[in-house]
Amino acid sequence: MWARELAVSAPGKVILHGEHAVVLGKVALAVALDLRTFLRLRPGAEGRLSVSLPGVGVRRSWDTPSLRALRGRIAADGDESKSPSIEQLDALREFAGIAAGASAPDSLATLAFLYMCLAVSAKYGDVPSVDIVVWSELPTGAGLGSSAAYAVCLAAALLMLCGAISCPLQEGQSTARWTEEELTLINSWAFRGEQVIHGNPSGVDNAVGTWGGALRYQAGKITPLKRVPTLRILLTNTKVPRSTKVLVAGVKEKILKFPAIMNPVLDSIDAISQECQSVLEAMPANPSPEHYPVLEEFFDINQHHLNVLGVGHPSLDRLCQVTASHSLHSKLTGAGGGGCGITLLPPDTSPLAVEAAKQDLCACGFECWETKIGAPGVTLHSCSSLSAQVLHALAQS
Ligand SMILES: Nc1ncnc2c1ncn2[C@@H]1O[C@H](COP(=O)(O)OP(=O)(O)OP(=O)(O)O)[C@@H](O)[C@H]1O
Ligand SMILES: C[C@@](O)(CCO)CC(=O)[O-]
Ligand SMILES: [Mg+2]
Repeated sequence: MWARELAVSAPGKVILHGEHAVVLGKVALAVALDLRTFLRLRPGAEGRLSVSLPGVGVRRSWDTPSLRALRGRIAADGDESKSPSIEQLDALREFAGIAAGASAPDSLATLAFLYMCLAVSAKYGDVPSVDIVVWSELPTGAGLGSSAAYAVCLAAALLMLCGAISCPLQEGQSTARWTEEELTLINSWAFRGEQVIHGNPSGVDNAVGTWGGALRYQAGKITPLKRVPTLRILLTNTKVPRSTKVLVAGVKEKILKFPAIMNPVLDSIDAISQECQSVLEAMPANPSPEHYPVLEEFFDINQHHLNVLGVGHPSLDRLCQVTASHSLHSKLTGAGGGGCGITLLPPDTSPLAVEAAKQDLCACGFECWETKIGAPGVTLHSCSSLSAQVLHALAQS
């Protein structure tokens, strides 16, 4: 394997319904996006592990003997199924020179990297000397699952390097995928990476990053949707930065404060996810306009619920108002508090109306683009098969 350069990629995601409620055991419906994170593996200088994360401004290199010494401390109090402990993360922060409580993207990304390297190698054996670069088409911290795509790529690459999963790419092949069993292992390690970044993730984002497609997620149970119609979706990034960890903690606080008021809202979100699943699975592959009003109503109701949970933002209100002025329906997606919103584009929407909506959204300082949903999950690539744009971005890092 070390004769060649390899790359691992994983998709971002859009949550159609169920964000936040899913953290509390309710149903979420999520789909993989055609925007991906790429991780390139190259043999590194002997005895060194190097990582470059241009999206968050990290370039670090460590020697393997000192990582091995640290690994003893990471492995000491952890069995495989345990979440990262405070003591383990403190030891990693001290080693990497990250201040206690630092939550900037570069600190969290470095911490997740070190945690996964050491925890995976404590269980499966040394990570060989390697140069790792991670580059993403996804905006960081905007609700499209950038943290999960990063964690899934890291999990797959590290497990493969340690020999815990195979290298499924045969000579001459451009892409390959892992077996279901291997995907289950990748997903479970990616979840631990998400725990370092998020604190208390539900696991829906790493499940979509691992399996791709469209799925229903509830309390760790992953069920691919039987049928997903072709939906046209406009994705808008308000560019308002936010942290999933902080938003998830805020919802928890609100539920603890007003359980009798908030629990019915979570139940209603759960019902929306379930109803939406039934509607989607009953729709023809290419739905006609009369199928859309119910999906649009679900968007409107859920957007109100998410505001009640306290994860709205004036930028997201603006997004919804602007699209409503073009008779289009939107909701936030992901953790909210800024970040991205999604807008349904029924097939009878005229190209002029879509163009006008996009122009008005851009005039608010937002960025928007149409997207395809249902992309493949984590994938192994030969580097020579990557697009020129991805190769260029990786080479610059
Ligand atoms: N390309 C990347 N390289 C390194 N780290 C990344 C990258 N993308 C995301 N991250 C890590 O993930 C964090 C952002 O995660 P966060 O969960 O807040 O947002 P998100 O995953 O984009 O949105 P959501 O969880 O709502 O879908 C960053 O602070 C960084 O630590
Ligand atoms: C807000 C949330 O529900 C989705 C973030 O994409 C958090 C999670 O499920 O871990
Ligand atoms: Mg995230």
